[in-house]
Amino acid sequence: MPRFLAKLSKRLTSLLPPELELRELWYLLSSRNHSLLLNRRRATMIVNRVRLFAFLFAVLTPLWSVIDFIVFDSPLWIYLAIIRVLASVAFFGLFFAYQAPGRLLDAYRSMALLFTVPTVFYIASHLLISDQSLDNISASLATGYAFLPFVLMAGLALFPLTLKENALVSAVIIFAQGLVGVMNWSTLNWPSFMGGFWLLILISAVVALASLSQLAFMIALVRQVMRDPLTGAITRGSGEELLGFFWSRSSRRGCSLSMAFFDLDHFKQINDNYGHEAGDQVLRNFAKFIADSKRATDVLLRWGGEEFLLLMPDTSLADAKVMLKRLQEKGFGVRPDGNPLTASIGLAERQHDNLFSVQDLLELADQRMYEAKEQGRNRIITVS
Ligand SMILES: Nc1nc2c(ncn2[C@@H]2O[C@H](COP(=O)(O)OP(=O)(O)OP(=O)(O)O)[C@@H](O)[C@H]2O)c(=O)[nH]1
Repeated sequence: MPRFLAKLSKRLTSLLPPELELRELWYLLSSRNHSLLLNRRRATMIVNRVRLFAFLFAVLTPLWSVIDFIVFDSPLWIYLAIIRVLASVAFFGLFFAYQAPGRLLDAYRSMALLFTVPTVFYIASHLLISDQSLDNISASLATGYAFLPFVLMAGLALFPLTLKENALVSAVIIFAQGLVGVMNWSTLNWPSFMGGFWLLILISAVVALASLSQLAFMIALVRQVMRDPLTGAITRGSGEELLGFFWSRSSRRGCSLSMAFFDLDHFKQINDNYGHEAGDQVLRNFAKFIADSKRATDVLLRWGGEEFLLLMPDTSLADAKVMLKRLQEKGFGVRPDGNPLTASIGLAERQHDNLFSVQDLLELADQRMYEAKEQGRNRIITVS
């Protein structure tokens, strides 16, 4: 690469948020590889912001009827008041009806509805106003109708969106603005319209940056909350959320969900004899070994100090046992004294054990792990 280009790319890279790891930069472009927890957090945030936005618009939209009443003759201001009330009802509907669902698809739908209401309102109001004389059109510009697409575009900055999502919504707003221009072809002041159009595009670029930087912070925060800094396994808090999700999905679909409860054997001795740092290294190696051996859909949680859970969705008890036996034969790592690291493992499965709640699954796997300890450690227990 020529020196100038290399320097330019270095300068550009230095603009990127320092909270992000390099591999996470792709997450800013599209949500395809986002983690389940990131999707859930983002969906909740998007829906809550939609509701906030909807509430503001629901209150403010009918208030403008006072200005319409002063500026426009009857029946125009009456028609405008009617569509304002309709828009306000739709906004209140969005505010009350939508709950934060944790599903990205629902969040997209709520955003689409939020932006559809003012877009339809904008087009309808322009259809009404374009029937009036040119003087009234100028008056309408003064009363703020022409600013609606700008308000919508600016509102996008409230949402933590990927570049792809941002481009899609911006394109719809820009398209609506263009459509209004085409509809008013004969009467429009084109230089002023084109100036406004260009401004809208500039705002969309600034908004995309604001939106992306929100997403970048969110990715960094979710990573921090989700990952145990020592082992890279999922933390207990986030793990409980994931566990709830896996449980309801497996109950809904009638498929299996296995859980292995690992407790490393005589771990305290490692700390006592070789120091805390040596203990930390053993924990790191253990987590890496499991992470490298498990399926992509399995999730490793650090439940406590030297306790780990492996969640295995769509895995029967028999299959999970085969997998755990294979891991056990390979060995979970080496202790600082050169002896193999062993673990006591309790295994339970939702359907096989006829369980009714996440708590039951956790308790049974935990109980079986204790049985493994009592029976002499370094074993997998699957029946109580
Ligand atoms: N190095 C290190 N040690 C930890 C960490 N978290 C917990 N521990 C230690 O893990 C040890 C757990 O000890 P115990 O619960 O007695 O378990 P154990 O020695 O493995 O005994 P058994 O489970 O009965 O085989 C304690 O000494 C904790 O201080 C950590 O993050 N790093």
